[in-house]
Amino acid sequence: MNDRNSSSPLGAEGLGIIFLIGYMGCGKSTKAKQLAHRLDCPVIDLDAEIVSRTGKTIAEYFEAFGESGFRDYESETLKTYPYPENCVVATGGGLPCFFDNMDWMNTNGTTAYLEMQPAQLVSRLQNRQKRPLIKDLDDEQLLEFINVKLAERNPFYTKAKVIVNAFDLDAEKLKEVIKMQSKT
Ligand SMILES: Nc1ncnc2c1ncn2[C@@H]1O[C@H](COP(=O)(O)OP(=O)(O)O)[C@@H](O)[C@H]1O
Ligand SMILES: O=C(O)C1=C[C@@H](OP(=O)(O)O)[C@@H](O)[C@H](O)C1
Ligand SMILES: [Mg+2]
Repeated sequence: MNDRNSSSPLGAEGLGIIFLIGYMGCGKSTKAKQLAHRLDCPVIDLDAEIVSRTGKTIAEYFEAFGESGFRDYESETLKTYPYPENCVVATGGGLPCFFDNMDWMNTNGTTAYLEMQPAQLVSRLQNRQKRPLIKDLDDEQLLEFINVKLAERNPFYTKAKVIVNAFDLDAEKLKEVIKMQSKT
């Protein structure tokens, strides 16, 4: 599930741990794989890690322990994962907005916020069954939900070291933006 087999001596071009953050559907899981491939380093998806540790899907975990149980486990997973020196990490969309997770990531690596407009997020979130917070919403309700939630979450997301428009973003451009902006 998590590809930790890379053995490049350079790994992530010495960029350390890169945490991709942003709203559900902005492409964190997809882009993390592409970026790690480009950097020849391991990729870790924290939602996939939770599924692997617990044997439950994210939807089943929410069902069993509620959102607050999920947030506790998510934070523990973030902080206990044995990260290699250089890697790309896809976080869950809510992770930066609970406890001190955002500060922890900023202390331990480079955070990159994949920013995307609400209407674009709706179009990316046509398959919602895996995402318990939005699974029962139609498109109109989802747009309203995203508008409200993004306003709450943006103060956390915008603490990222790197902020990039995620629409039409390819992995090469993401790599260059992270290299440039993380130096400033
Ligand atoms: N560049 C892209 N163009 C179109 N659809 C995409 C693109 N990148 C990802 N998707 C799709 O958007 C959805 C959300 O992507 P995902 O990587 O799971 O986002 P996140 O992890 O941020 O929730 C998925 O259905 C994925 O296949
Ligand atoms: O935004 C959120 O609160 C969540 C995002 C999901 O991850 P993705 O952002 O990868 O969909 C997953 O962690 C869970 O369903 C909760
Ligand atoms: Mg994801």
